[in-house]
Amino acid sequence: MRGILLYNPASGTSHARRAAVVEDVATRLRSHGYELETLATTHRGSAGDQAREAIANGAEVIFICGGDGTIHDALQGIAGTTAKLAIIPLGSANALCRELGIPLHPLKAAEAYQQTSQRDLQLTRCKTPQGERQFLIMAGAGPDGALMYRMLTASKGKLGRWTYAMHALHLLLRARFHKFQVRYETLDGISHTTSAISAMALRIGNLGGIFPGIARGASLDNAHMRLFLVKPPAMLGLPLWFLFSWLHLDRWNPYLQTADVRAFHCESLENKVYAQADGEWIGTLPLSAELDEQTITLLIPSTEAKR
Ligand SMILES: Nc1ncnc2c1ncn2[C@@H]1O[C@H](COP(=O)(O)OP(=O)(O)OP(=O)(O)O)[C@@H](O)[C@H]1O
Repeated sequence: MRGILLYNPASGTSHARRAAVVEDVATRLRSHGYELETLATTHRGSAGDQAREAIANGAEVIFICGGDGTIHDALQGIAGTTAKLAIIPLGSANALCRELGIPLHPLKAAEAYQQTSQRDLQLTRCKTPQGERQFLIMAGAGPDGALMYRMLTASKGKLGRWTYAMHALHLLLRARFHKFQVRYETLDGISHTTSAISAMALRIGNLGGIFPGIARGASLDNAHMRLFLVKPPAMLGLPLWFLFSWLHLDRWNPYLQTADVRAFHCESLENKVYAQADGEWIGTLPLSAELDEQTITLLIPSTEAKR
């Protein structure tokens, strides 16, 4: 199969050995028969254009060697084409790899791609005044959007995904999160309108790191998203979300409302509220997100290899 191996030179934590690891990964994949050209991303968002150009030139598979952000970038170029997406984890959180059971060590993942199966995933799309995107794992507004906005300029240094925790704590103590309006339709067709300080729709059940349980109940197997709405005040609602999730007591949390939805809309008339998709800052409210008709085909490596 012909394609490219697109890697993010800025992802994860150990940048020094990055080039050598990527070369080893490429060598291993080529030994399995993949005809791959190795390309580095050039800036935030470049993976979409690079994938699009490679596909126009005949690429059948786009291997992404990076984290969830680079996968999200590349998705913008792959969606709507017949090219396949394959992932080698080289990010900080690697949430999608965890969900798909792809080995978390890049060389083990490369080894596992000797035998593959294909999985079609229904795409989800979201829209803000700043543009339209496809996403795979989540979209939301409120503290998560503010955190991703803040991470645009933050260095992850050696702490990797724990940097998110530091910045999240800082935001919780310093920022004022205003409530905004959320409209959604549950699977039984009933429309709901409510207010929240955080609205997060998830498609995977484990975000890893400091957020292991907060997405419980979400799954890529479902043809819907699980929407988590946190009630004000943020100083109470957000810590309780973490605490109740950690204790597996989510359903008893009076500050949390969950719903299975195919679409939702967030709007704030008075305040600037940030939005994110797949952990990337995407703009400000209003945010609309919905399941798409389109699917994307993922190449999933053999699960024989141990993580
Ligand atoms: N060449 C580049 N230079 C700077 N930033 C880049 C480059 N290529 C991609 N990016 C951006 O770097 C950010 C982080 O990328 P990525 O998700 O691959 O790594 P990560 O954040 O360490 O992993 P994860 O998202 O799994 O936690 C993303 O916003 C992506 O758009």
